[in-house]
Amino acid sequence: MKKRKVINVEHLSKKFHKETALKDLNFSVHEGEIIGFLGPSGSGKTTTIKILTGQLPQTSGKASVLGKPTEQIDEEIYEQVGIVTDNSGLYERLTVYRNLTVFAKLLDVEKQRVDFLLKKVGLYEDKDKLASKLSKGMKQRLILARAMLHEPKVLFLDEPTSGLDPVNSEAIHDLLLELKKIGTAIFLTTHNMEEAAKLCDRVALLNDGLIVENDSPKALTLKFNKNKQYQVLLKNEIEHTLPHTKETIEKISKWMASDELLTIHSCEPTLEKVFLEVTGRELV
Ligand SMILES: Nc1ncnc2c1ncn2[C@@H]1O[C@H](COP(=O)(O)OP(=O)(O)OP(=O)(O)O)[C@@H](O)[C@H]1O
Repeated sequence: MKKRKVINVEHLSKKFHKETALKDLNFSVHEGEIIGFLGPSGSGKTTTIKILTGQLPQTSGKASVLGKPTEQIDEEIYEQVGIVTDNSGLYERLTVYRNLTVFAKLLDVEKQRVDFLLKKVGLYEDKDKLASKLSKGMKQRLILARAMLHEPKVLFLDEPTSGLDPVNSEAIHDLLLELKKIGTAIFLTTHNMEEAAKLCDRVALLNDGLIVENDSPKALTLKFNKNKQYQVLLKNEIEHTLPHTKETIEKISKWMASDELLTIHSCEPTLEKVFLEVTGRELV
């Protein structure tokens, strides 16, 4: 079955006074797809989310979410869209639990899902705490749970796991993959290469408001794998980094035949290295 396009962006640009934040962005996202926007600070990631969620008008170009042009996006779309940005306010004077049940009622979501999500994001034990008393990471997890409450068709996440510890990040990743399975399209921004490589079907590398590459993490690392090399560890604990040549293949065959080989890896560049190669800039 053909997957529905849920985000479509054509020639999108954004200027703030004289400064151009986004230049001619073009991309689309289908249901069940996770796309990651990767770029250094100031490259335009948050601006893209703000335009796509109707919080900021574009200067030129077209964009639509669930078929609705961004200029026409209003509260109604939030029944089908989840958003997590650093300005996604919580009700500070309500408990963790009430923060979710208020929305659950509005969105016609059963209480069981509130419990399920609180357990998943590791906040079940803290459900009676006031939101104002939570740590930054706890607040972030609560905002994430709230955005996932109604199993949105599209989920926008600005740096979803920044500042979270590995266990909580992993739990969030699991939740995102579960939503993907039921068809949610996820647009996330991140500085975290491992996160992008693990979660994203596609990553768009953003530099100075331009998408310079847009492909699967695997395809990108293979495309930029110019100096093909193998890393070999022998049983005598000697490590070799060898070029991709006929001689290397003969050597490896010999080690295998004499049972001397312990591990072998090909050395594709990381997404971080790809980014550096494409833009000449570090990601952070
Ligand atoms: N409200 C605004 N007024 C003026 N300039 C802005 C405004 N919002 C963003 N910009 C500029 O637009 C550019 C892109 O900013 P944006 O916040 O989208 O970057 P980002 O990639 O999300 O960065 P970070 O990773 O630090 O969050 C920056 O140069 C920023 O200074």
